[in-house]
Parts: sequence; structure tokens; C-alpha cells
Amino acid sequence: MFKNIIHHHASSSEDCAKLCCTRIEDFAVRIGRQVIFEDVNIHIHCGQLTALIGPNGAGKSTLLKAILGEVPHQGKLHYVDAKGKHTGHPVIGYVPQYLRFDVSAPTSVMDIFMACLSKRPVWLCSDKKLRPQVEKSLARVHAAHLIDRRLGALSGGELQRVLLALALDPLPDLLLLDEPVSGVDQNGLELFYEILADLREKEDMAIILISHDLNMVARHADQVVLLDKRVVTNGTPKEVFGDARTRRIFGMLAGGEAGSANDSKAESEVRG
Ligand SMILES: Nc1ncnc2c1ncn2[C@@H]1O[C@H](COP(=O)(O)OP(=O)(O)OP(=O)(O)O)[C@@H](O)[C@H]1O
Repeated sequence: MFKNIIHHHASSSEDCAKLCCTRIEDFAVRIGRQVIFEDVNIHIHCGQLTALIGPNGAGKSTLLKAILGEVPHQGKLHYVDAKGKHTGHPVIGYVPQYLRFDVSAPTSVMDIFMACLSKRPVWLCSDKKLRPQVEKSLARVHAAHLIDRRLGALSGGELQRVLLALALDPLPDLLLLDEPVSGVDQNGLELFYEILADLREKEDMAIILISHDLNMVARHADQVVLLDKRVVTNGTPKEVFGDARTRRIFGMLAGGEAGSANDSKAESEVRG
């Protein structure tokens, strides 16, 4: 209701109560005796891109699944609208890190949309009726031309955009993205971040993105959360990348640029 009206760029420390935001309170996931993560308290503001970074096994993907309610967890999620009233649970869209499917299957992009959008069995739905809606959804992510393409024939970046289009229908309050570690080239990556910038500005959407590309995070994120089984530090990219703990975890050189969290040098320094 208040989308498009108020476009805040609040800092992570600003009070959530006056702004449209999602509060993640005391989130923890424990599997048996193993702590996957605990003590996670973060505010996710509308119109902002919050990047979730951390070493392998830090609990990033599990945190997204906990927010989605897909793994048992402790803690609460509060969605607060622009007037500060609690409006219950946000509508959440989710793009997974990868999709398991048979690349040789004849399933097309249109088939996937039909299966996801229609509550009726796919074979009872008319392709003609849904097609304009699917084209519109795909156009939002610059992928209308892919509608009849086989899923298995899509590039990594194209598949990521198709999954994003699915996550945007219906338009969520909170969008969760688990960036693929590989398979998306630089052009695909730039286009993806451009689309995210558009969603923030035009829809005032709150976005949480897990990313291993620290350079892209430094350039595009409004807020960065460094997770390593708990929140190590969070704030603006400048604050987080300037923090000694971030440098220690990713093995960044003093005064150096943010690199890739998957960089083998960075990883060996993390382990060392
Ligand atoms: N269902 C499960 N049962 C047991 N352990 C699990 C389960 N799910 C996740 N884990 C463990 O929790 C830890 C965190 O996993 P998670 O995938 O959330 O990390 P991540 O930060 O997303 O890592 P990456 O950057 O490598 O994708 C890992 O050690 C993983 O093995």
C-alpha cells in the first residue's frame, strides 16, 4: 500500500519503528548440538539492498531458509509498514543458489511459469490466457525473449533472471537472493544488479542478497552484514570493509580492495 510512496535510505542503526522494514530478532538455527548460527538481530529496510557476506559454511543460506520458514529456528520476524504499524509477516520472494533439474528435459520457461502461477493442474490451463502475464513478468528482468527457451539451454545469468521473475510474482515485500557461486558472467552480473537497483527504486523493495563477490557488494549494497555463525559486524559497505574483522576473515590486504570471497588466496588465508 505504501510502496512507491516512501523511499528511505536509512542506516542500519536507524530505528525500525518509523520506517518500512523487517526486523529479524534473535534468530538461531541449531541442528542437534551443532550451532549453525545464533544471536542474529538485523533490520532490513525497504528500498535497500542488504548484502549478506561470510566465509563458506557461515550459515548464510540457512539464514535465508530460516527467514523463509523452511528450517526450524528460534527467533521472530516482524514486518513493519511505513506507518510503523505491525503488519504481520512480509510477502517473501526467494531465488535459490541453484536449481536441480534435468538439463536435457524439454521443460520450457513458459512451462515453469505455468506450473508456478496456476493453482490448477498445468494441463487444464490455457497457455493463451497466462502468456501475456508471463511475458510481462519476464520483461521486468529483461528476459521476455526467453519465454519459449528450454530451461536446460539457458545460461547461468539467464536462469538467474528467470528465477528472479518467478520470485517477483506476486511482488514481494522482501526479496531473498542466494547468488550462484559460478556460472554468471560479468555482463550477466551487471544486468542483475541493475535490475535490483530498479526494484529498490521503483518498488521500494527490501532485498537481502547473499554474495561472494565483495567488489560488487562494495559497489551496490546499502547495508552489509558479515555473518560467521553470528553477526560479526554490519553497517555501510565502507564501515564493514574497513573493519579489521572483515579483513581478517577474507584475508584482505590493508588498504586493499574488496575481492571475491571465493578467491582461493582469500580462502587459504581464512583457513590459515
Ligand atoms: N540440514 C543440515 N544438517 C546438518 N548441517 C547442516 C544442514 N544445513 C546446513 N548445515 C551446515 O550448516 C553450515 C552452514 O551452511 P550454509 O549452507 O548455511 O552456509 P553458507 O554460509 O551459505 O555457505 P556457502 O558460502 O558455502 O554457501 C554448514 O556447515 C552446513 O554443513
